[in-house]
Amino acid sequence: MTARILVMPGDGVGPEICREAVRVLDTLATDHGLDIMLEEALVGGAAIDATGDPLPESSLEAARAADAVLFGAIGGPAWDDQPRDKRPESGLLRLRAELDLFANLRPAILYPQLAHVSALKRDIVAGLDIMIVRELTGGIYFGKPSGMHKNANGKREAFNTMRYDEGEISRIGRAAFDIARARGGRLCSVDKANVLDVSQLWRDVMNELGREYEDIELTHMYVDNAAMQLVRAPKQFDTVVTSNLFGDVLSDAAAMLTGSIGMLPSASMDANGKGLYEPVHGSAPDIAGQDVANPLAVILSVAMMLRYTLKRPDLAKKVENAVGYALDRGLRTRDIMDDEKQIASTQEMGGAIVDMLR
Ligand SMILES: NC(=O)C1=CN([C@@H]2O[C@H](COP(=O)(O)OP(=O)(O)OC[C@H]3O[C@@H](n4cnc5c(N)ncnc54)[C@H](O)[C@@H]3O)[C@@H](O)[C@H]2O)C=CC1
Ligand SMILES: CC(C)CC(=O)C(=O)O
Ligand SMILES: [Mg+2]
Repeated sequence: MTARILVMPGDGVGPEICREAVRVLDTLATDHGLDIMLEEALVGGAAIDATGDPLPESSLEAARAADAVLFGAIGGPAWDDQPRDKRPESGLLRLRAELDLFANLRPAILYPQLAHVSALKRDIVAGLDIMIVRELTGGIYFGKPSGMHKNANGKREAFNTMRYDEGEISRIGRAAFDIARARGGRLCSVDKANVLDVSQLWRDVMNELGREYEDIELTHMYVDNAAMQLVRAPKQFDTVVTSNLFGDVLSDAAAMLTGSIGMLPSASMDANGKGLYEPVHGSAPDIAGQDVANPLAVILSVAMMLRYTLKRPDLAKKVENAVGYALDRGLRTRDIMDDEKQIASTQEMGGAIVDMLR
Protein backbone atom coordinates (compact mmCIF):
# COMPACT_ATOMS: atom_id res chain seq x y z
CA MET A 1 0.00 0.00 0.00
CA THR A 2 1.22 3.49 -0.80
CA ALA A 3 2.66 5.16 2.30
CA ARG A 4 1.69 8.80 2.84
CA ILE A 5 4.58 10.95 3.95
CA LEU A 6 4.00 14.49 5.10
CA VAL A 7 6.97 16.84 4.71
CA MET A 8 7.03 19.79 7.14
CA PRO A 9 10.10 21.86 6.23
CA GLY A 10 9.60 24.65 8.80
CA ASP A 11 12.10 27.48 9.21
CA GLY A 12 15.75 28.44 8.82
CA VAL A 13 17.75 25.57 7.37
CA GLY A 14 14.66 23.31 7.59
CA PRO A 15 13.54 23.82 3.96
CA GLU A 16 17.13 23.53 2.64
CA ILE A 17 17.86 20.21 4.30
CA CYS A 18 14.36 18.78 3.69
CA ARG A 19 14.78 19.43 -0.03
CA GLU A 20 17.75 17.03 0.01
CA ALA A 21 15.85 14.43 2.05
CA VAL A 22 12.97 14.61 -0.43
CA ARG A 23 15.42 14.02 -3.30
CA VAL A 24 16.56 10.91 -1.46
CA LEU A 25 12.96 9.70 -1.03
CA ASP A 26 12.17 10.47 -4.68
CA THR A 27 15.22 8.46 -5.77
CA LEU A 28 14.18 5.52 -3.63
CA ALA A 29 10.73 5.70 -5.22
CA THR A 30 11.93 5.87 -8.82
CA ASP A 31 14.96 3.58 -8.63
CA HIS A 32 14.11 1.16 -5.82
CA GLY A 33 10.33 0.81 -5.98
CA LEU A 34 9.55 2.55 -2.69
CA ASP A 35 5.79 3.10 -2.78
CA ILE A 36 5.24 6.56 -1.28
CA MET A 37 3.20 9.68 -1.79
CA LEU A 38 4.63 12.98 -0.56
CA GLU A 39 2.64 15.97 0.66
CA GLU A 40 3.81 19.18 2.30
CA ALA A 41 2.43 21.29 5.16
CA LEU A 42 3.30 24.47 6.98
CA VAL A 43 4.65 24.48 10.53
CA GLY A 44 6.53 26.84 12.85
CA GLY A 45 7.39 30.39 11.91
CA ALA A 46 6.46 29.81 8.28
CA ALA A 47 2.97 28.81 9.44
CA ILE A 48 2.74 31.80 11.80
CA ASP A 49 3.58 34.15 8.93
CA ALA A 50 0.96 32.54 6.68
CA THR A 51 -1.84 31.85 9.17
CA GLY A 52 -0.96 33.27 12.61
CA ASP A 53 -0.73 29.75 14.07
CA PRO A 54 2.49 27.63 14.39
CA LEU A 55 0.43 24.47 13.84
CA PRO A 56 -2.62 25.27 11.70
CA GLU A 57 -5.49 22.78 11.88
CA SER A 58 -4.90 21.78 8.24
CA SER A 59 -1.28 20.84 9.03
CA LEU A 60 -2.29 18.84 12.09
CA GLU A 61 -4.95 17.00 10.08
CA ALA A 62 -2.44 16.23 7.33
CA ALA A 63 0.01 14.90 9.96
CA ARG A 64 -2.72 12.72 11.46
CA ALA A 65 -3.58 11.33 8.03
CA ALA A 66 0.05 10.58 7.14
CA ASP A 67 1.88 7.34 7.89
CA ALA A 68 5.05 9.27 8.67
CA VAL A 69 6.14 12.88 8.98
CA LEU A 70 9.47 14.23 7.76
CA PHE A 71 10.19 17.36 9.77
CA GLY A 72 12.90 19.95 9.13
CA ALA A 73 13.26 22.43 11.98
CA ILE A 74 11.36 25.38 13.40
CA GLY A 75 12.11 28.64 15.16
CA GLY A 76 14.22 31.72 14.76
CA PRO A 77 14.73 35.24 16.07
CA ALA A 78 11.86 36.63 13.98
CA TRP A 79 9.37 34.85 16.26
CA ASP A 80 11.17 34.92 19.63
CA ASP A 81 9.00 37.75 20.96
CA GLN A 82 5.68 36.06 20.23
CA PRO A 83 3.57 34.95 23.20
CA ARG A 84 4.59 31.40 24.21
CA ASP A 85 1.63 29.63 22.55
CA LYS A 86 2.26 31.49 19.31
CA ARG A 87 5.95 30.61 19.10
CA PRO A 88 7.19 28.14 16.47
CA GLU A 89 8.44 25.80 19.23
CA SER A 90 4.88 25.49 20.59
CA GLY A 91 3.77 24.19 17.19
CA LEU A 92 6.29 21.35 17.37
CA LEU A 93 5.43 20.56 20.98
CA ARG A 94 1.72 20.43 20.12
CA LEU A 95 2.38 18.21 17.13
CA ARG A 96 4.35 15.76 19.31
CA ALA A 97 1.56 15.75 21.91
CA GLU A 98 -1.35 15.51 19.45
CA LEU A 99 0.26 12.56 17.65
CA ASP A 100 1.25 11.00 21.00
CA LEU A 101 4.86 10.65 19.88
CA PHE A 102 6.14 9.73 23.32
CA ALA A 103 9.31 7.83 22.38
CA ASN A 104 12.12 9.89 20.90
CA LEU A 105 15.02 7.79 19.63
CA ARG A 106 18.26 9.69 19.19
CA PRO A 107 21.13 7.48 18.05
CA ALA A 108 24.62 8.93 18.41
CA ILE A 109 26.77 6.92 16.04
CA LEU A 110 30.24 7.93 14.97
CA TYR A 111 31.06 7.38 11.33
CA PRO A 112 34.71 6.23 11.43
CA GLN A 113 35.56 8.76 8.69
CA LEU A 114 34.73 11.53 11.19
CA ALA A 115 36.67 10.22 14.19
CA HIS A 116 39.13 13.10 14.08
CA VAL A 117 36.45 15.84 13.79
CA SER A 118 34.78 14.65 16.97
CA ALA A 119 35.17 17.07 19.85
CA LEU A 120 36.85 14.23 21.74
CA LYS A 121 40.03 12.25 21.11
CA ARG A 122 39.78 9.44 18.57
CA ASP A 123 40.32 6.57 21.04
CA ILE A 124 37.56 7.87 23.32
CA VAL A 125 34.95 7.93 20.52
CA ALA A 126 36.07 5.29 17.98
CA GLY A 127 33.20 2.83 17.50
CA LEU A 128 30.70 4.98 19.41
CA ASP A 129 27.11 3.72 19.10
CA ILE A 130 24.71 5.04 21.75
CA MET A 131 20.91 5.14 21.64
CA ILE A 132 19.33 7.90 23.72
CA VAL A 133 15.64 7.22 24.36
CA ARG A 134 14.01 10.46 25.42
CA GLU A 135 10.47 10.76 26.78
CA LEU A 136 8.86 13.32 24.47
CA THR A 137 5.30 14.19 25.47
CA GLY A 138 5.56 14.79 29.21
CA GLY A 139 7.82 16.30 31.82
CA ILE A 140 8.66 19.95 32.24
CA TYR A 141 7.97 20.89 28.60
CA PHE A 142 4.29 20.12 29.17
CA GLY A 143 3.65 20.22 32.95
CA LYS A 144 1.05 22.59 34.36
CA PRO A 145 1.02 25.03 35.97
CA SER A 146 3.48 27.10 34.02
CA GLY A 147 3.67 30.79 33.42
CA MET A 148 5.06 34.16 34.37
CA HIS A 149 3.46 36.78 36.60
CA LYS A 150 4.17 39.41 39.24
CA ASN A 151 4.31 37.88 42.71
CA ALA A 152 3.06 39.42 45.97
CA ASN A 153 6.34 41.36 46.29
CA GLY A 154 5.82 42.90 42.88
CA LYS A 155 8.67 40.87 41.43
CA ARG A 156 8.36 39.00 38.12
CA GLU A 157 8.19 35.29 38.82
CA ALA A 158 8.15 32.38 36.37
CA PHE A 159 7.50 28.69 36.88
CA ASN A 160 7.25 25.37 35.08
CA THR A 161 6.23 21.99 36.43
CA MET A 162 8.11 18.76 35.93
CA ARG A 163 5.40 16.14 36.24
CA TYR A 164 5.19 12.48 35.25
CA ASP A 165 2.71 9.82 36.24
CA GLU A 166 3.79 6.20 36.47
CA GLY A 167 2.00 5.28 33.24
CA GLU A 168 4.02 7.80 31.26
CA ILE A 169 7.23 6.53 32.81
CA SER A 170 6.51 2.87 32.30
CA ARG A 171 5.59 3.23 28.61
CA ILE A 172 8.87 4.98 27.78
CA GLY A 173 10.65 2.54 30.08
CA ARG A 174 9.25 -0.44 28.22
CA ALA A 175 10.19 1.09 24.87
CA ALA A 176 13.73 1.61 26.14
CA PHE A 177 14.07 -1.89 27.63
CA ASP A 178 12.88 -3.36 24.31
CA ILE A 179 15.40 -1.25 22.41
CA ALA A 180 18.18 -2.23 24.80
CA ARG A 181 17.25 -5.89 24.27
CA ALA A 182 17.66 -5.49 20.51
CA ARG A 183 21.04 -3.77 21.05
CA GLY A 184 23.74 -4.45 23.65
CA GLY A 185 21.46 -5.47 26.52
CA ARG A 186 22.40 -2.56 28.78
CA LEU A 187 20.10 0.28 29.82
CA CYS A 188 21.17 3.32 31.82
CA SER A 189 18.31 5.37 33.25
CA VAL A 190 19.29 9.00 33.80
CA ASP A 191 17.49 11.10 36.41
CA LYS A 192 17.99 13.50 39.29
CA ALA A 193 16.49 11.29 42.00
CA ASN A 194 18.81 12.72 44.64
CA VAL A 195 16.85 16.00 44.45
CA LEU A 196 13.58 15.63 42.53
CA ASP A 197 10.51 13.64 43.61
CA VAL A 198 9.54 13.22 39.96
CA SER A 199 12.92 11.57 39.36
CA GLN A 200 12.48 9.29 42.38
CA LEU A 201 9.22 8.03 40.85
CA TRP A 202 11.05 7.65 37.52
CA ARG A 203 13.72 5.51 39.21
CA ASP A 204 11.19 3.43 41.16
CA VAL A 205 9.22 2.62 38.01
CA MET A 206 12.40 1.76 36.06
CA ASN A 207 13.41 -0.63 38.86
CA GLU A 208 9.96 -2.24 38.86
CA LEU A 209 10.17 -2.73 35.09
CA GLY A 210 13.68 -4.07 35.47
CA ARG A 211 12.21 -7.11 37.26
CA GLU A 212 10.33 -7.96 34.03
CA TYR A 213 13.50 -7.55 31.95
CA GLU A 214 15.96 -9.62 33.91
CA ASP A 215 18.14 -10.18 30.85
CA ILE A 216 18.80 -6.42 30.61
CA GLU A 217 21.45 -4.83 32.81
CA LEU A 218 19.74 -1.77 34.31
CA THR A 219 21.81 0.98 35.90
CA HIS A 220 20.94 4.47 37.11
CA MET A 221 22.90 7.68 36.84
CA TYR A 222 22.28 11.25 37.95
CA VAL A 223 22.00 13.62 35.02
CA ASP A 224 24.94 15.81 36.05
CA ASN A 225 27.20 12.77 36.21
CA ALA A 226 25.75 11.49 32.91
CA ALA A 227 26.75 14.75 31.20
CA MET A 228 30.23 14.33 32.59
CA GLN A 229 30.48 10.63 31.68
CA LEU A 230 29.32 11.38 28.13
CA VAL A 231 32.45 13.42 27.55
CA ARG A 232 34.74 11.33 29.79
CA ALA A 233 33.97 7.80 28.56
CA PRO A 234 30.94 7.79 26.24
CA LYS A 235 31.40 4.19 25.10
CA GLN A 236 30.32 2.95 28.54
CA PHE A 237 26.74 3.69 27.39
CA ASP A 238 24.64 1.38 25.26
CA THR A 239 21.01 2.52 25.61
CA VAL A 240 20.08 5.53 27.74
CA VAL A 241 16.53 6.35 28.84
CA THR A 242 15.65 9.72 30.28
CA SER A 243 13.03 12.42 30.60
CA ASN A 244 12.14 15.11 28.09
CA LEU A 245 14.39 17.94 29.30
CA PHE A 246 17.39 15.79 30.25
CA GLY A 247 17.22 13.95 26.93
CA ASP A 248 17.06 17.20 24.99
CA VAL A 249 20.24 18.46 26.64
CA LEU A 250 22.20 15.20 26.68
CA SER A 251 21.50 14.43 23.02
CA ASP A 252 22.93 17.75 21.85
CA ALA A 253 26.05 16.96 23.89
CA ALA A 254 26.20 13.45 22.40
CA ALA A 255 25.96 14.98 18.92
CA MET A 256 29.39 16.56 19.25
CA LEU A 257 30.94 13.17 19.91
CA THR A 258 29.95 12.24 16.35
CA GLY A 259 31.58 15.33 14.84
CA SER A 260 28.60 17.66 14.48
CA ILE A 261 25.00 18.14 15.43
CA GLY A 262 24.46 18.04 11.67
CA MET A 263 25.00 14.25 11.88
CA LEU A 264 22.31 13.30 14.44
CA PRO A 265 18.94 11.97 13.24
CA SER A 266 15.91 11.17 15.35
CA ALA A 267 12.65 9.25 15.32
CA SER A 268 9.66 10.23 17.46
CA MET A 269 7.31 7.26 17.71
CA ASP A 270 3.79 6.59 18.91
CA ALA A 271 2.66 3.21 20.22
CA ASN A 272 1.63 1.97 16.75
CA GLY A 273 4.77 2.55 14.70
CA LYS A 274 3.76 5.92 13.33
CA GLY A 275 6.68 8.30 13.47
CA LEU A 276 7.89 11.83 12.99
CA TYR A 277 11.44 11.93 11.72
CA GLU A 278 13.63 14.98 12.19
CA PRO A 279 17.23 15.98 12.74
CA VAL A 280 18.17 16.62 16.37
CA HIS A 281 19.36 20.12 15.50
CA GLY A 282 17.27 23.27 15.23
CA SER A 283 16.72 25.80 12.48
CA ALA A 284 20.31 27.13 12.67
CA PRO A 285 19.40 30.73 11.81
CA ASP A 286 23.11 31.66 11.83
CA ILE A 287 23.72 29.63 8.65
CA ALA A 288 20.26 29.60 7.06
CA GLY A 289 19.96 30.48 3.39
CA GLN A 290 23.66 29.90 2.67
CA ASP A 291 23.52 26.33 1.31
CA VAL A 292 26.06 25.24 3.93
CA ALA A 293 23.93 23.27 6.42
CA ASN A 294 24.72 19.58 6.76
CA PRO A 295 21.78 17.59 5.33
CA LEU A 296 23.04 14.24 6.66
CA ALA A 297 21.07 14.38 9.93
CA VAL A 298 17.77 14.68 8.08
CA ILE A 299 18.84 12.13 5.45
CA LEU A 300 19.73 9.70 8.24
CA SER A 301 16.29 10.49 9.70
CA VAL A 302 14.86 9.22 6.40
CA ALA A 303 16.81 6.01 7.04
CA MET A 304 15.11 5.75 10.43
CA MET A 305 11.72 6.29 8.74
CA LEU A 306 12.52 3.49 6.30
CA ARG A 307 13.42 1.17 9.16
CA TYR A 308 10.74 1.98 11.74
CA THR A 309 7.62 3.04 9.81
CA LEU A 310 8.06 1.93 6.21
CA LYS A 311 9.58 -1.42 7.29
CA ARG A 312 12.27 -1.30 4.61
CA PRO A 313 15.47 -2.04 6.55
CA ASP A 314 17.14 -2.89 3.23
CA LEU A 315 16.62 0.67 1.96
CA ALA A 316 17.54 2.14 5.35
CA LYS A 317 20.88 0.36 5.10
CA LYS A 318 21.32 1.64 1.53
CA VAL A 319 20.87 5.24 2.73
CA GLU A 320 23.25 4.76 5.67
CA ASN A 321 25.81 3.17 3.37
CA ALA A 322 25.42 6.03 0.88
CA VAL A 323 26.29 8.46 3.68
CA GLY A 324 29.36 6.37 4.43
CA TYR A 325 30.42 6.35 0.75
CA ALA A 326 30.01 10.13 0.48
CA LEU A 327 32.23 10.54 3.53
CA ASP A 328 34.70 8.00 2.08
CA ARG A 329 34.91 10.13 -1.04
CA GLY A 330 36.04 13.02 1.15
CA LEU A 331 32.88 15.13 0.85
CA ARG A 332 32.38 17.38 3.86
CA THR A 333 29.97 20.15 4.71
CA ARG A 334 31.55 23.00 6.65
CA ASP A 335 30.62 21.68 10.10
CA ILE A 336 32.57 18.41 9.56
CA MET A 337 35.34 19.90 7.44
CA ASP A 338 38.98 19.21 8.04
CA ASP A 339 42.14 19.61 5.97
CA GLU A 340 42.50 17.90 2.61
CA LYS A 341 38.81 17.25 2.23
CA GLN A 342 36.42 18.53 -0.40
CA ILE A 343 34.02 21.18 0.88
CA ALA A 344 30.45 20.41 -0.13
CA SER A 345 27.37 22.59 -0.05
CA THR A 346 24.06 21.30 1.29
CA GLN A 347 22.94 20.55 -2.26
CA GLU A 348 26.22 18.91 -3.26
CA MET A 349 26.11 16.61 -0.25
CA GLY A 350 22.48 15.72 -0.95
CA GLY A 351 23.32 15.19 -4.63
CA ALA A 352 26.18 12.86 -3.70
CA ILE A 353 23.87 10.71 -1.60
CA VAL A 354 21.32 10.60 -4.43
CA ASP A 355 24.05 9.56 -6.91
CA MET A 356 25.15 6.76 -4.59
CA LEU A 357 21.56 5.50 -4.42
CA ARG A 358 21.10 5.32 -8.17
N1 LIG B 1 13.40 20.42 16.50
C1 LIG B 1 13.51 21.72 16.24
O1 LIG B 1 12.89 22.22 15.30
C2 LIG B 1 14.40 22.56 17.07
C3 LIG B 1 14.31 23.91 16.96
N2 LIG B 1 15.18 24.69 17.65
C4 LIG B 1 15.08 26.12 17.39
O2 LIG B 1 16.10 26.48 16.45
C5 LIG B 1 16.50 27.84 16.66
C6 LIG B 1 18.02 27.91 16.82
O3 LIG B 1 18.38 27.23 18.01
P1 LIG B 1 19.89 26.94 18.41
O4 LIG B 1 19.93 26.83 19.87
O5 LIG B 1 20.81 27.88 17.73
O6 LIG B 1 20.17 25.43 17.90
P2 LIG B 1 20.53 24.89 16.44
O7 LIG B 1 20.59 23.41 16.57
O8 LIG B 1 19.62 25.44 15.43
O9 LIG B 1 22.00 25.45 16.16
C7 LIG B 1 23.08 25.28 17.06
C8 LIG B 1 24.39 25.39 16.29
O10 LIG B 1 24.55 24.23 15.47
C9 LIG B 1 24.70 24.59 14.12
N3 LIG B 1 23.95 23.66 13.29
C10 LIG B 1 22.70 23.21 13.53
N4 LIG B 1 22.30 22.41 12.54
C11 LIG B 1 23.31 22.33 11.65
C12 LIG B 1 23.49 21.66 10.42
N5 LIG B 1 22.55 20.87 9.87
N6 LIG B 1 24.67 21.82 9.77
C13 LIG B 1 25.64 22.57 10.29
N7 LIG B 1 25.53 23.25 11.46
C14 LIG B 1 24.37 23.13 12.14
C15 LIG B 1 24.13 26.01 14.00
O11 LIG B 1 24.70 26.69 12.91
C16 LIG B 1 24.45 26.59 15.36
O12 LIG B 1 25.76 27.12 15.36
C17 LIG B 1 15.74 28.29 17.91
O13 LIG B 1 14.63 29.03 17.48
C18 LIG B 1 15.31 27.00 18.58
O14 LIG B 1 14.17 27.12 19.38
C19 LIG B 1 16.16 24.17 18.44
C20 LIG B 1 16.28 22.82 18.58
C21 LIG B 1 15.37 21.90 17.96
C1 LIG C 1 10.67 22.16 21.04
C2 LIG C 1 12.10 22.01 20.62
C3 LIG C 1 12.67 23.32 20.20
C4 LIG C 1 12.90 21.30 21.70
C5 LIG C 1 14.21 20.77 21.25
O1 LIG C 1 15.23 21.40 21.34
C6 LIG C 1 14.31 19.41 20.75
O2 LIG C 1 13.33 18.67 20.72
O3 LIG C 1 15.44 18.98 20.41
MG1 LIG D 1 17.00 20.13 21.33
